Amino acid sequence: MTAGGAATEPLVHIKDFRMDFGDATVIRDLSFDVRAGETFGFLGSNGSGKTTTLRALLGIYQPTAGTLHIGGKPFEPSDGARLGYLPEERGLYKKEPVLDVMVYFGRLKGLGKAQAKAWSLDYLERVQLADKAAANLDKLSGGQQQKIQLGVTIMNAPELLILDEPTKGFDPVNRRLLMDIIEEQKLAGATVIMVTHQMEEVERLCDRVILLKDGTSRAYGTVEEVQEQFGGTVYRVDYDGVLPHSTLYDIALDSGGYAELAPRPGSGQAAVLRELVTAGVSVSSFTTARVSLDEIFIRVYGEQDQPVEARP
Ligand SMILES: Nc1ncnc2c1ncn2[C@@H]1O[C@H](COP(=O)(O)OP(=O)(O)OP(=O)(O)O)[C@@H](O)[C@H]1O
Repeated sequence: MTAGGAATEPLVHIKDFRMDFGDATVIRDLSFDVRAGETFGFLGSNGSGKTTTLRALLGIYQPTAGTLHIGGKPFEPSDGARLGYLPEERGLYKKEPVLDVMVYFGRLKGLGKAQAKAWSLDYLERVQLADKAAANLDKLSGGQQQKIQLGVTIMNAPELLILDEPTKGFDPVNRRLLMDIIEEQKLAGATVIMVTHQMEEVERLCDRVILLKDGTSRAYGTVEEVQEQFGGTVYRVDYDGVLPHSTLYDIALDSGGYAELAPRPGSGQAAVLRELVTAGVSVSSFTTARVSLDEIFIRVYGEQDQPVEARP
């Protein structure tokens, strides 16, 4: 597996992918590319089809229809040496000592024994598990086991990393540590596909994203393009009183005292502020910000099947 071909050829190419399980169609008309060297956020609510897509890309599922290519062709087991996959379901040999398990996987991935051991010891130090090297895996906490599994996934410096919720269940400190480790892979040139529900991780790491809903794409592009697609800006307002409904904006968020207003096309800051003041709202702060990915996520998944792009 190599990026190969013209510089513009995507490393991962998915076109018109459809997946049926029995009578149920869980993915339909799904098309997107992942470019070599980018970090790609694969986003979507629970059950929207992310894991299914990754499994079909890796040949674990047979797609009902469509093209799923890595490096210009369907995935083959021999590509595995340059690929790191952290599956959603974690699982290592739990009755074996941590270091032995890591070295075993390192050797499977083509590292020499001494190289795998040295890498593993460094990694254990890095993730604050040096004292667990001789412990059986099942004596580690869930989060600690996940750190080991991430280590096993990246130890051969894969060209393509596919991470299904790599920070699931981590506390904020450890989540940041894992993000640092993933970012290092990115900086070293890896292409990363990352499923996550953490929007701050997306804003920090991802060059481009796709948002899936019910097995189809609802937004696709750079983070900025997706923000533009959802109105681009919001007005953040600290206020006292009752927010009027208006033709100038939609109330994207209102927690009583703080609100985010999504301006409709042509509604400038001054006009919106005037509308509030005229309605008797006491405004203590009014700022403009880009619409957050969190807010976009809530709009896409919170409103059942409403065409969010088409505000009246
Ligand atoms: N092997 C299977 N047989 C039947 N249905 C399946 C199978 N695998 C997944 N599905 C269904 O496909 C849909 C998509 O599931 P998938 O696991 O891909 O979602 P996801 O986006 O990864 O969700 P989550 O964020 O909860 O992990 C769900 O409705 C699920 O029940």
